[in-house]
Amino acid sequence: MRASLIQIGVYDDEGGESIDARRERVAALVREQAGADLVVLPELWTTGAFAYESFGTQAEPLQGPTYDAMAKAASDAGVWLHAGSIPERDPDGLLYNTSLVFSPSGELTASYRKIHRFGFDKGEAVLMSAGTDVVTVRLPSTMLGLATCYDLRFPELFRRLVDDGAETLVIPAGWPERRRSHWTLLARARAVENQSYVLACGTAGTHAGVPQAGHSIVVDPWGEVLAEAGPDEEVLTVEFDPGKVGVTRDQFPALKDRVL
Ligand SMILES: O=C(O)CCC(=O)C(=O)O
Repeated sequence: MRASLIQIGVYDDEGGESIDARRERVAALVREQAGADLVVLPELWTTGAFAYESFGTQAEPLQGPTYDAMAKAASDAGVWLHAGSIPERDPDGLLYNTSLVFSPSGELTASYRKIHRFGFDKGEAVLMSAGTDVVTVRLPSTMLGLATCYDLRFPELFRRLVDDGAETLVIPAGWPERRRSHWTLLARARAVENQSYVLACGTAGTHAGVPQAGHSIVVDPWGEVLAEAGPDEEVLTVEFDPGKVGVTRDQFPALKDRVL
């Protein structure tokens, strides 16, 4: 299986780039990944994850402009596309941090509203509503388990995903550089303890004064790092064998020894 993680740059001045222009640029990057099985984008790449003050004005309905552009990009490229997350405004006016997964024919196959909101008593934690549903997505060769950024710190979500059949954990993020050591450590921990692949796609650049970690990472079910990006915008492409999840779980059956 070939996956491309597109580590998009987000910048305080938008790098001179409007959201519409970034959407077009990212759609073109997705199209360039034709031949991959799965393409992954980061969290809140239209706005930047720390643009709290603009979530309200820049939020979109689920089937808004980002949905339309990404559905088309997935079908143009003929790839499964985890389109990262958008600030979603639901029909009741509530905001969610919502990830979208499209099939190679451009159908929305799944959406996931981030369950653990970041910011403690401010930022996303007060502006966004929390998702409630644990979401897996069946691809031809693996089952995806969806999580977003801060969710990475909550192993109980990943246990639920594994109980639901997940084998490849996909985590779009806008992780800050100042806690990059946690990002790498937690990605590897989630892979080892769940005997699953982890595909964690972050943003590059600096947004709302918060330097982004970049360093998107792909970890195998044994906890080995298969590929890791640098700090800047880049496409991280990796080939991996989904069958290794079953092999690892058979050869070292720690998941079967759970008692809680
Ligand atoms: O947990 C962290 O250190 C970062 C989380 C975060 O930035 C987010 O969820 O947007």
